[in-house]
Amino acid sequence: MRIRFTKMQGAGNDFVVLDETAGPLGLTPGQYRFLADRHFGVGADQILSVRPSPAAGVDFQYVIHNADGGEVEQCGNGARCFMRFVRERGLTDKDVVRVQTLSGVIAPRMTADGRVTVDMGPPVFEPVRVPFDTAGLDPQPDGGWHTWHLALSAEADGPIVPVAVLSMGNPHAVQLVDDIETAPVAEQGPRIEHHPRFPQRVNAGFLQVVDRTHVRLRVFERGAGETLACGTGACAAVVAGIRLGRLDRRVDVETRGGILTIEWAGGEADPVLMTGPAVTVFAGEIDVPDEL
Ligand SMILES: N[C@@H](CCC[C@H](N)C(=O)O)C(=O)O
Repeated sequence: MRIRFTKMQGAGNDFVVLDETAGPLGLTPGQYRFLADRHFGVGADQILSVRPSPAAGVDFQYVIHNADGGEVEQCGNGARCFMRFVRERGLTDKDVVRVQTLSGVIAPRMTADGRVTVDMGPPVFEPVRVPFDTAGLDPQPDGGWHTWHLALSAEADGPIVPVAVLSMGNPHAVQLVDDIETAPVAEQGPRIEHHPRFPQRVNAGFLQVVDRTHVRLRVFERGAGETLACGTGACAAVVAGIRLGRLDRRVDVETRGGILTIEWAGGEADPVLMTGPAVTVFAGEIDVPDEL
């Protein structure tokens, strides 16, 4: 099957974007993995599908697959690229669109300076909704909120990391580190991602607080490995930092691929706002093997 695609990136988190407004292409997990493959396919951290509105009051449906082929609930950097894609292709002329995702409706908006701001909705803190299994664990009070002490191995003297756990529609475990450059992202990331207390796996964030309005962040993403930036990871890290008393309500997040600005007023029903770049890199066609 030959398909048309657009390659996009938001702060270096890169995407293959598919226009499925005329109908779903019906790709298999193996075909998503092929598109994401950097040697045999196009190469991407996620594959984003733009589908028609599934309901009154929303403009589009936004379907997200990780590089490992699994469908996921949310993708923040992708949401900004989604907005630029539907505008550049003339699928809408609205400045704000309402987009249905697996975890609810989000609202990306074009800004005057060419970046995109996304209302990502409110964070979710109840462990059961992350989902995060807390059986037998006690929350450890920290700065007005709490962390959870996660054992990374079954051995009694194995590493234990304190993580803040929340959902931005997708699951995140965020730990504070002294220096992002030496943070054990490659070593701990996969162990946190697959930790048995996260039945749907988890995105592992490593957060260095520079000052109350500036942080540095690396994220080992579920289903994709470490990426140059993770939008929902930035939202989760700032929300965690605010609740732990370390951050103000508007924070610049420095990632390896660029700067994202995250705002959260601090109430449980307050939405998280994420602002950052969204760039079209190139467009093309590719033959996708049928048998994958
Ligand atoms: N890169 C994304 C997040 C993509 C999904 C994530 N890997 C998951 O499995 O939840 C972002 O910018 O938010």
